[in-house]
Amino acid sequence: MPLPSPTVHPQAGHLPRWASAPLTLLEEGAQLPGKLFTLRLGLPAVVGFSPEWNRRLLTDLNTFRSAGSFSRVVPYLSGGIILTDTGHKERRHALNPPFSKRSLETLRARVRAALRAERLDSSFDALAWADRAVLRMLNAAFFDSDFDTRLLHAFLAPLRSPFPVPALPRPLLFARMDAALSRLARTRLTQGGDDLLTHLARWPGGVRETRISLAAGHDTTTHSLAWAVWHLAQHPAWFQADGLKPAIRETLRLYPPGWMGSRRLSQPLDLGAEVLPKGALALYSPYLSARDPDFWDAPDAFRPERWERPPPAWSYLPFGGGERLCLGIHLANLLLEEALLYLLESGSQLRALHGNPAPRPGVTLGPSGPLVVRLG
Ligand code: HEM
Repeated sequence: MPLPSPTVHPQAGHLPRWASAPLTLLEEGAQLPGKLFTLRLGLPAVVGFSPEWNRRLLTDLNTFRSAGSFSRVVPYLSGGIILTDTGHKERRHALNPPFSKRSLETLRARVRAALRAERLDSSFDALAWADRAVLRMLNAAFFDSDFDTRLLHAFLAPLRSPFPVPALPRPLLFARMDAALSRLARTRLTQGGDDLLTHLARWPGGVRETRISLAAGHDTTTHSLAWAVWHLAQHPAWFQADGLKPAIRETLRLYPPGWMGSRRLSQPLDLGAEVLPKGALALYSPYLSARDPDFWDAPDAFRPERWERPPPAWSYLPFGGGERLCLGIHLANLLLEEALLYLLESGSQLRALHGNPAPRPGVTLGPSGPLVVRLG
């Protein structure tokens, strides 16, 4: 018996459904027997969401390769550490130190100051605010707020549009961005500094890694922040200093911005029911894994109290896992915490006014928006 597969168009395969409503397609697949199902996405593809599958895909880097994964079709994410297979460990070893929890503490004060540069209205759209706040905080952390905000915004804006916009080549915009990054990197190398660019500029390809990290970090953090504000506005009991960390974890469980990760098989993969050919796509889904009722009680409910206990192993993967665990995990958590602490300091009552929280999958999963809240 071959692996199960959701309803498919005989000629076009699953591509039309993948393009129009991928979450519905994944959810349909998750209802089929077993925790592995196949899709036809131009290439044969398998999606798994069991802890065993996640562990296998994220730890066997020889079989599950990143080169050729979906990231290659998005120029923003296509390159540098994200698509490196050979020598990945060594490259991460070089990039990791400035992103450690300890090293990032030195940046906390300037992230705080960057947040306070914009006055908060009593009612605001949490999605639009998160977008600006994360841009400012990233500018503070990477560039000590010296980077041209307008260029940063122009560079990142196409990423959150629906496909195919993020996949279109933008050689002029990328060249402008690289030129501005290189200029600032040279200044850091000659005059010193203590922002993230100062560390990254020391390595060959450091400017490109900086550009890729900004793209990997902006929408993911923006969407997490906007979802977190919206959920806190609906569950005000968690809107207090001790409630923020569990609320962030729970938000990332329900709406992991990296809703799906992809790899390519370097060799045929025997799954018992079926042998997948070399070159097939292998997908893992932080979204499905974190909503599997076999591992989570009331999986669709926002319940930060569940974080009093550790999550089931390999079922909670908003930052991926294994050797390719998100480079920016500690930075993202720092930005999310600081932004929510700032809101808490600005008002003790957060209420949802109106909005459209329906998830909108693109390169990252985000709320449709707007998400208008009142803080008083
Ligand atoms: C809440 C915010 C974030 C989320 C949910 C998130 C999620 C993820 C996920 C799921 C992966 C693994 C992808 C895979 O397995 O294919 C990843 C990798 C990565 N992330 Fe993040 N990310 C976030 C913020 C950031 C930030 C702020 C940065 C900035 C440094 C960043 C940089 C990266 C990089 C460079 C990788 C590739 C790592 C590698 O392949 O070795 N991310 N992220």
